[in-house]
Amino acid sequence: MAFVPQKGILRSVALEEYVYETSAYPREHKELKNLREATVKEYGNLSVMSIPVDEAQFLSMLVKAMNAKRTLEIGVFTGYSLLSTALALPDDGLVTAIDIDQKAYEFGLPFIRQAGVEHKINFINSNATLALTQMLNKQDNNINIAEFDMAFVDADKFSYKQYHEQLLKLVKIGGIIAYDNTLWYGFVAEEEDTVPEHFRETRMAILEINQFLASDPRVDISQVSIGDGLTLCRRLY
Ligand SMILES: C[S@@+](CC[C@H](N)C(=O)[O-])C[C@H]1O[C@@H](n2cnc3c(N)ncnc32)[C@H](O)[C@@H]1O
Repeated sequence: MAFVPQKGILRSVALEEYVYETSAYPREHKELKNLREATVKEYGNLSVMSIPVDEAQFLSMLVKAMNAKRTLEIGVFTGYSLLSTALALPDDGLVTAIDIDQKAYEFGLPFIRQAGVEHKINFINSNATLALTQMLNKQDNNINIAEFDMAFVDADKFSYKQYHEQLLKLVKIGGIIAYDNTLWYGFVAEEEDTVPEHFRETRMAILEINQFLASDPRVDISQVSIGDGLTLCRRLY
């Protein structure tokens, strides 16, 4: 039987439901709920790409606790994590969000507008490596010193290492870079031959980036077992 990804894979589904029902759903913003439900309706199984409600609340808490004003998001899809971040930012805050998929972003835009936070979003429709390179070039020319308090990375896992090198120049010292899906449905801890074939290549990329981040002296690191696994890196220098 084909493996169908589901949110509750790292915890038991019953425990995940308990968390959702007790603390996550009751505090979910109305437009996040509407966006989540519309995404499931439109995208079916692919809607699993959105981060789950408890992870969005965790990121929102992080943004608020850090007093973040400028954040970066790589991998937007229909905008669940983006809307959650925009709601958490102060009114003069800005999240720069990058995705190659303009259509998915536009699908979520009415919910962002309804929530009244579109002015806090700068969406860039581009390949992320290219967009980050352009930001770094501007930085080099001193035209615009891009300084982000935080970055959330939730795009192609094969580029995480490249993003990490770029983000270490774009995120402030003391700022946080958060990488999503770093436990890959729990498969990082499984033997290769027990992993469904279509998950193996990405699993290898994630194993590699996890090793790399764990030994990177430029960052503090904390692995969080939420959603599909979230690795927090705090830039040290
Ligand atoms: C897992 S989804 C993001 C989910 C989103 N964070 C949320 O909570 O709804 C991954 C997204 O990364 C985008 N993506 C994949 N490769 C990319 C790349 N090289 N540059 C920019 N975006 C990319 C895809 O188009 C997709 O929308």
